[in-house]
Amino acid sequence: STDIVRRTADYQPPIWDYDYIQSLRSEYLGEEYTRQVNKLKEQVRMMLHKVMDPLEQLELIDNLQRLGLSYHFESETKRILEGLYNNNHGGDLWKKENLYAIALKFRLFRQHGYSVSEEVFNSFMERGSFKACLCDDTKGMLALYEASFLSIEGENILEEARDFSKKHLQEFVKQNKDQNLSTVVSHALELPLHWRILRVEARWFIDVYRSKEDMNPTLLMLAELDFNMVQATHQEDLKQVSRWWRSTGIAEKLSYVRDRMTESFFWTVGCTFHPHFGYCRRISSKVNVLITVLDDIYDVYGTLDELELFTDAIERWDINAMDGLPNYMKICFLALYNSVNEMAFDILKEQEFHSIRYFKKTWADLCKAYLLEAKWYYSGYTPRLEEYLENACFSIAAPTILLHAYFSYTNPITKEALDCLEEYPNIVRLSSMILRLADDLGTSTDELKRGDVPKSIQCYMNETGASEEDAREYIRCLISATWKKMNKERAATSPLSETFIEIAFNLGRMAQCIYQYGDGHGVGNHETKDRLVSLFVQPIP
Ligand SMILES: CC1(C)[C@@H]2CC[C@@]1(C)[C@@H](OP(=O)([O-])OP(=O)([O-])[O-])C2
Ligand SMILES: [Mg+2]
Ligand SMILES: [Mg+2]
Ligand SMILES: [Mg+2]
Ligand SMILES: [Mg+2]
Ligand SMILES: [Mg+2]
Repeated sequence: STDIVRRTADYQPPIWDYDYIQSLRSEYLGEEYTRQVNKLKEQVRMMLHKVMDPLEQLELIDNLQRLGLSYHFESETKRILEGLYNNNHGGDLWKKENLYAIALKFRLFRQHGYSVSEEVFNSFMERGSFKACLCDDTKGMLALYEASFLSIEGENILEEARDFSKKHLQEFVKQNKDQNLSTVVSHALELPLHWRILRVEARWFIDVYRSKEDMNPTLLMLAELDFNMVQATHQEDLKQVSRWWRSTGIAEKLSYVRDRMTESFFWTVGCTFHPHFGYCRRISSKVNVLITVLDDIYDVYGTLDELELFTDAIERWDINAMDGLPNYMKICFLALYNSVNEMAFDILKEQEFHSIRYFKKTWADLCKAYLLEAKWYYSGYTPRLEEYLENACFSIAAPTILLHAYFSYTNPITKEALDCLEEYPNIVRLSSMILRLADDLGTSTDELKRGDVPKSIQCYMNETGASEEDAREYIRCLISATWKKMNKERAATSPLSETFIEIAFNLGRMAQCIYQYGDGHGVGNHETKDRLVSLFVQPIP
C-alpha cells in the first residue's frame, strides 16, 4: 500500500515523568493535622458568630472565599447573607454607604444566588455615567469592577460599571503609586475573580493576605494548613491516576499523541477541588487524558478511512467492532471501552443503575463531531463561524466531561437530570462555548501550523474579512457575552444540582486558566508548570 503520510505535532514529553509523580510526598496527612485544622475551624466559626457589623461580615465572607476556606463554612455564610438580605434588603442597607461596600454586597449576594438589582449603583451615577470623583476610590473601583462580572445580558449599568472601572484601574496601575494595591489591581485586570479557579486563586491570595495590615492570623493559619492538607489528598489522587495511565501503555505505544496525565488531573482539581470528590477527580482525569489522545488521533494522526472505522466502532460500542481497526486504534478503543465500562460497573454496583447507553451516546456524539472536523480539514472546507461552533461545542468534549462528572459524584442519579443532560441543556452548551473559545484562542496557532480544521478565529476571519487581531478580540467579546448567559443560567431552576452548575462554571474557568498564557495543556509553558508545582508539590511553608 502507498505509505501513509501522517501529520505530526511533535508534542513535548510530559513535564513530570512517572517516577517523579510517584515520589511526591506530603507530611500533611494524618490525625495530628486534622486535630489542628478542626481547632482552627472552630475559632473561625466563633468569629463568624461574633462579627456583627454588616461590612465586616461581608469582608470576612469574601476573605474566606478567596482563601479557599468557604467550603468549610457554607451554613454560617448562608445564615449571615440570609440575615443581611432579609433584614436590610429593603433599602437602607444600600443607602449612604460607600461604593466599596455596595459593590462587595452586590457581588456576594449575586454569587450566592440572591437576586439584587443593578439599580443599587444608581446613587453613584449622574446622567447615565458614573461620577468622575469615584475614580480616586481605587478600592471602590476594584470592587465595582469585580461586581460587574456578575451581570446578565441587558444590564447596561453593569456594562458601564465594567468600562468605567476598567479604565480607571488601568490608569491606576500605570501610575503605580501603591505597589501592593497595584499588584492586586493588575491581577484583577488580567482575569476577574468571577472567572478564576478558586484553588489557584487561593494559593495566590494567601500570599497577598499575609502582607495585609488587617490580616487575621487565625484565618491565615487555617488557610495555609488547609491548603497543605488538601494538597496532600490531591497528591494521592494524582499518583493513583498516574499508575492507571502507565498501566494502559498508551503514552509509549502512541508516542505521537499528547501525554498529559498531570494537566488532565489539574483540570479536574479546577472543577472540584473538595477533598471528598476524589473519585470524581480520578474518573474525570481518565476521561480528560483519553479525550486528549482521541482528539490527537482525529486531529493529527488518523487517516480519514481509519477515523471512519473508529467512529463506527465507538457508535456500536461493541467489542467485536475492534476487529477492523488498525492496532493503534485497538489500544485506544479497548482502553476507553474498559475505563468507561468499569465506571458503569461501579454505578451498577452502587446504585443498580444501568448507565452504558448514556456513555455510549456521549462518546459517539464526540467522535462524530471529531469526524466532521476531520472531513472539513481533508476537504479544505471553512465553515461559517456559527456552523463551526455548533459542532465545536461538542468536539471540545465538555458535554462528555460534564456527563462523566455528573455520574461520578451524584448519588442518587435521577432520570430527570439525565433526561435534561441528554438534551444538552444551556448550562452545558454555555460551558462548552467558553471552553471552546478559550481553547481556540490558546491552541489554534500551533494547530494550524501542523494542519487542523479552521478554528473559530479563522472561520470569523474567512466570513468577515477581519484581521486575526480583530477576530481574536471578537472571540474574547463572545466569551464575555457567554459568561452573562451563564450567570443567568445559574439562577434558572433545573433538575441539575448546584454542584453540577458549579462544575460547569469551573470548566469554563479552567479553560481560561489553562489558556491564559497560550496553550497550557499541550505546551508545558512555565505558567502551567508553576501552577502545578504550587498546587501539587510545594506546601506553603
Ligand atoms: C481537554 C481538552 C479541552 C480537549 C482534549 C484536550 C483539550 C485540552 C483540548 O485539546 P485541543 O487539541 O485544543 O482540542 P481541539 O481544539 O482539537 O478541539 C480538547
Ligand atoms: Mg485553602
Ligand atoms: Mg498520550
Ligand atoms: Mg486537537
Ligand atoms: Mg480536535
Ligand atoms: Mg484546540
